[in-house]
Amino acid sequence: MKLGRLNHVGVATPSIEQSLELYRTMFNAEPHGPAFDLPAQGVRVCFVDTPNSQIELIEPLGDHSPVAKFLEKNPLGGQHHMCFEVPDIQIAKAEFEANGARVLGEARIGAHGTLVFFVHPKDMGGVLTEIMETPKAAN
Ligand SMILES: CC[C@@H](C(=O)O)C(=O)SCCNC(=O)CCNC(=O)[C@H](O)C(C)(C)COP(=O)(O)OP(=O)(O)OC[C@H]1O[C@@H](n2cnc3c(N)ncnc32)[C@H](O)[C@@H]1OP(=O)(O)O
Ligand SMILES: [Co+2]
Repeated sequence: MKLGRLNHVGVATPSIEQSLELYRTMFNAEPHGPAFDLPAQGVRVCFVDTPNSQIELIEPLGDHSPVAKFLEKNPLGGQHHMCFEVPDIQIAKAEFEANGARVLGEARIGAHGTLVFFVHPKDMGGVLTEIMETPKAAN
């Protein structure tokens, strides 16, 4: 499998609004669009564009958010995951598994509307890694 483009860096935050204020002040940056809820993923999301990628601000949503425990340990928030694109999600999943990495659950629809899965940080040098199928129009 060929490693694709860095789609986004996920940044966990207790407050998307406060984080946006920080990006405005420090970088004169505005959000790509309004924040939105992804209940199936247990997060509220907002993107900030960079010239070559995106920052994905993620705030916990609901009682079982995967970000809640991270924020307990890191109350200010912090870098949570990196997301790389691949051309075919099922081939990528099979290859990670064949290499002995723990894929966390099944592939599911992510914030960009294509399938994503996560690889356990302990099998990726301490980095929670999201793998995302490249949107068809971008191929
Ligand atoms: C917006 C949708 C989507 C998109 O399309 O972009 C998203 O990005 S959603 C993002 C949120 N979703 C997820 O994170 C799903 C995958 N995550 C998980 O399944 C779990 O959070 C986890 C990674 C398996 C962690 O398990 P958990 O039980 O929650 O926490 P622990 O504290 O027990 O963690 C075990 C171990 O791993 C270390 N850890 C946890 N999170 C991270 C992290 N983000 N980066 C690096 N390391 C992490 C944690 O510190 C523990 O290590 P030890 O303390 O050494 O045991
Ligand atoms: Co993400």
